[in-house]
Amino acid sequence: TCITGDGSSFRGNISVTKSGKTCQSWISQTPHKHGRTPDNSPCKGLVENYCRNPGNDRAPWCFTTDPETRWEYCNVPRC
Ligand SMILES: O=S(=O)(Nc1cnn(C2CCNCC2)c1)c1cc(Cl)ccc1F
Repeated sequence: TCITGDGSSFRGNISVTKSGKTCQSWISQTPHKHGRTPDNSPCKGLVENYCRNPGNDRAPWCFTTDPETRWEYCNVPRC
């Protein structure tokens, strides 16, 4: 699917960042420890390792599985 605005409502299955890195699962704390979990962010679609915008950022993003890159935006198509 595609996004409008900041993509807060995006619930698609894209799990790769704009630079081609694989997203880290939202329930995982490795390689990146973080506080943005499904438990503390209900109703934000933090499922698997899909790109999401749970915090009113400018676009969907994810933590990446690259230890050197904490998070990155994702290329979600605009409607
Ligand atoms: O562990 S985190 O949840 N990591 C995090 C959360 N959002 N982000 C960025 C996502 C993309 N936009 C900027 C914030 C990083 C986190 C939360 C807070 Cl309040 C402060 C530092 C921090 F580490």
